[in-house]
Formats: sequence, C-alpha cells, structure tokens
Amino acid sequence: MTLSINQVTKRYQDFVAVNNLTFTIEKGEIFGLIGQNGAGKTTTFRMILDLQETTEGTIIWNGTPINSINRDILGYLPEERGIFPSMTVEDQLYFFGELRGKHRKELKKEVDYWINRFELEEKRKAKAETLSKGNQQKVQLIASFIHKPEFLILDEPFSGLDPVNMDLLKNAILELKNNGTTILFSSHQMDNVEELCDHLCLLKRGVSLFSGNLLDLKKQYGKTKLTIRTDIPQDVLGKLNGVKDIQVGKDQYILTLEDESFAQSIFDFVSDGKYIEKFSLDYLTLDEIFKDKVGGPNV
Ligand SMILES: Nc1ncnc2c1ncn2[C@@H]1O[C@H](COP(=O)(O)OP(=O)(O)OP(=O)(O)O)[C@@H](O)[C@H]1O
Repeated sequence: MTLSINQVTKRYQDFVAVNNLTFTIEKGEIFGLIGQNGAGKTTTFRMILDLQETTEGTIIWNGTPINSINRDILGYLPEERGIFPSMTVEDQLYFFGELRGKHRKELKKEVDYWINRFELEEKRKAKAETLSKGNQQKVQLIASFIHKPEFLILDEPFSGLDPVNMDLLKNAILELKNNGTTILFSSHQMDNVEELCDHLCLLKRGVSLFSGNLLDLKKQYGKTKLTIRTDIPQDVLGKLNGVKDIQVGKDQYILTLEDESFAQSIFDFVSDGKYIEKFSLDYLTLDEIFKDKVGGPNV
C-alpha cells in the first residue's frame, strides 16, 4: 500500500476530533472520505499533510513517516478557497507550479493543457478576482495538481460547481488516476463518490464506521431494494412475505426486503406468469447506506 493511517487520533483539549482512525490507500486509486459536517475529514487531511500533528498514531507514505517525505510529491485543494485576486489565471498557475519546484518551461505544456481542458481559454489573461466563483475554483483546482503530484488531496472539490463543470472535474480526476496519481477526496455528494471511488472511509464524529471496498459495503446490506411498476395496490404489496417497507415513487413502488431471497415469490405474485414492465432488485445506493449508517442520533 502507499498510504497507511494507523490508529490515528486527534484531540483538541478534551474534544476528540478523530478517534483511532485506520485505513489504507493503494497506489493509483481514488479513495473517498465521507462524513457529515464536523466528522473529521479536514482534520484527517491536515494530519496527512503534516499541517497538524497527530495526538496518537502514525501516517506512513511508502514506508516513510509522512512528515519526512519531499513535500513536492503532494498536492492539496484546501476547503477554504483562495487565490491571488489580482494575478491572472495563467500567472497564478505558473506561480503555484514554481512554488512546487517546477521550471516555467516544463510547466507551459501543463498550464496550456489544463486551461484548455477546464474551458478557461478566454479567461487566461483575466485577473482571478474578475472570474465567477466556479471558475475561481477551477483555477485553484488546477493549481493543486499543476506540478503533477504523486498524491493529491481534494477537500470538497465538487462543491459549488455546476453539472457541466462537475463532469469536467470527474473526467480530470479519472485522467489523473490513469496517469498514476493517487487521489483522496471528500464529498457530501454521494453519487460522485459512488461513481469515482473503489474504496472509501465513512466517518461519524471522528470514528470510522466503515473503511474498505464500496462493493463490500453494499454487500453488507445485500440486494434488498426492489423497484416495481405495477397496478397492484400498495397495501397488498406491503403485506407480502419479506417486505419490510414500501414507498410510493413516481409511477413505481420501492420496496425494502428483509433479504434478497424473498424477491422470487414477490416476482411470481406480481407478474402472475405475465409480462411485467419493471421489476428491479438492486443494492442500496451509497447515499441510502450513508443515511442509514450516519443518520442515527448524532451522539
Ligand atoms: N483548532 C480546533 N480546535 C478545536 N476544535 C477543532 C479545531 N479544528 C477542528 N475542530 C473540531 O473538530 C471537528 C472536526 O472538524 P473537521 O473540520 O475536521 O470536520 P469536517 O468533517 O471536515 O467537516 P466539514 O464537512 O464541515 O468541513 C469539528 O467538530 C471541529 O469543530
């Protein structure tokens, strides 16, 4: 593994912001850190980046304590957005690249490529303060990886982006991964995490409720979400064997089953040997799992 977080705790006086956290990230993967506001995501990032000390535990990068590695292999998009207001977009990118030890000459190709990729060509010579919030965020994003870091940490990179720019960012993240970058990011938007990550850690008030493979997490719940389009009334469906809950959606019912094995008998009943327009048995979405795991009392 490339990064390993071992029993890491962060205390602020009596308050425990991160509690005995352990997870690992493999080289070249995209790893999602999810949790509600105040769960401890930014604190974890700051400890990985050695901007804050751990109270207990160790953080190891390729066998070396993270506080002894060359900082230039790291890239970071902090939660607090900020760029130099009176610097132009391209000067800004050169500045951050040079700060990370790259020469202007070798940065040119990268700067040109990413300005184009994020559709900022027209804004190239514009001062950052004249850009919209979303465009400023794109500039800050590019600045976080313009020096081609081995390990990139993005704190809420999707917040504030419209759907088109969100897609641009998703594709950029996948491209960076394909080029070998290891990426750790936080997000409140579960569909993005579901789409991009193979592995994730779910934090609640500093404690990890799950860390590992997304499919393994889904398997813990099983395929228990059944979507059916039928004329059969809700109260009849709700009384069938194995149905724990029933919700009325648009043109369809969404049933929660006790377990997958009840699906066959429900199918036989609903279809009655005939064609049926919709009958779909699925894993819960990450959003549904998140709400189930984290949604309980916040104590
Ligand atoms: N310097 C500090 N002193 C005391 N408490 C702190 C300090 N920094 C963070 N905390 C607390 O630690 C907890 C975790 O904060 P953190 O910023 O890591 O959460 P987060 O998961 O990133 O939240 P969000 O999604 O809102 O950004 C919060 O309750 C926060 O108030």
